[in-house]
Amino acid sequence: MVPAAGVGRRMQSDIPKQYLEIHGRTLMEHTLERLLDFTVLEKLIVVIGAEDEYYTDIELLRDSRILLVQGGSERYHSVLNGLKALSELADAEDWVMVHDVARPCIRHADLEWLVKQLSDHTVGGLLGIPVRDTMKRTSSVGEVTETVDRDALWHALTPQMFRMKLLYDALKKALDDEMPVTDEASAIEHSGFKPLMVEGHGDNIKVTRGADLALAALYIQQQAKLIETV
Ligand SMILES: Nc1ccn([C@@H]2O[C@H](COP(=O)(O)OP(=O)(O)OP(=O)(O)O)[C@@H](O)[C@H]2O)c(=O)n1
Ligand SMILES: C[C@](O)(CO)[C@H](O)COP(=O)(O)O
Repeated sequence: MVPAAGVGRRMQSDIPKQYLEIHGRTLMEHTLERLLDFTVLEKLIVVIGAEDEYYTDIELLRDSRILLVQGGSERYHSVLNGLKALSELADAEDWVMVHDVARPCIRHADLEWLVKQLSDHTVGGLLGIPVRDTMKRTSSVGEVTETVDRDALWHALTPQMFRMKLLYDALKKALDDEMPVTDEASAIEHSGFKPLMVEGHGDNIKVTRGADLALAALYIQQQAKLIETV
């Protein structure tokens, strides 16, 4: 499932960031191409914003494995809408992989590694990378109030992968409990389960602010060179 219903406020661009281009292709196309190439995925639910007037230009969205679903006001609303549609197609124990459209640099190897690490896991889990810097918390006026212990501290990335019913029930519970979760794993944790953290690569960035676009372009170019040398 690909949440792609955001408007990209932090990017401050004229169009939703998923339609900004890198090397002549939109972020959306880069991300979808990588997921469509991962043939383990049987179906792709792409969640599109209700006001989105750009998606009709994306030829790739006509792929027979893709089902378009309308998103909601927050990311977890969009994922819930996607799961509602998926619940009519998939079985309760089927795996669902949720990956941000804004993460176009996801490596095939990391997708394979996540599936390998989770296939026998009772809960599921997510890709992440360990924190490398010293982490600080600040007050509303920018003064440091705390140095956060970085031991066993991770950046949560996507994909995040859970069985369909477990994830659907967990997100519905988070909604019922008025707990606005920013990722799928938070909902799973709120339901009392322990997702497995699976180490991925740091180039799996989420394109969020202006500078991220150039960085993603660099990573995609570097990855292409790596593939050529293999
Ligand atoms: N209502 C929403 C909000 C976000 N997303 C998706 O969730 C992913 C991560 O969200 P984020 O990076 O925050 O994207 P935006 O919400 O577009 O960015 P911003 O918060 O800056 O507006 C993105 O692929 C985005 O398209 C979504 O499907 N539905
Ligand atoms: C799901 C996510 O990408 C994991 O880091 C992140 O929580 C998305 O947050 P956003 O504020 O919706 O970009």
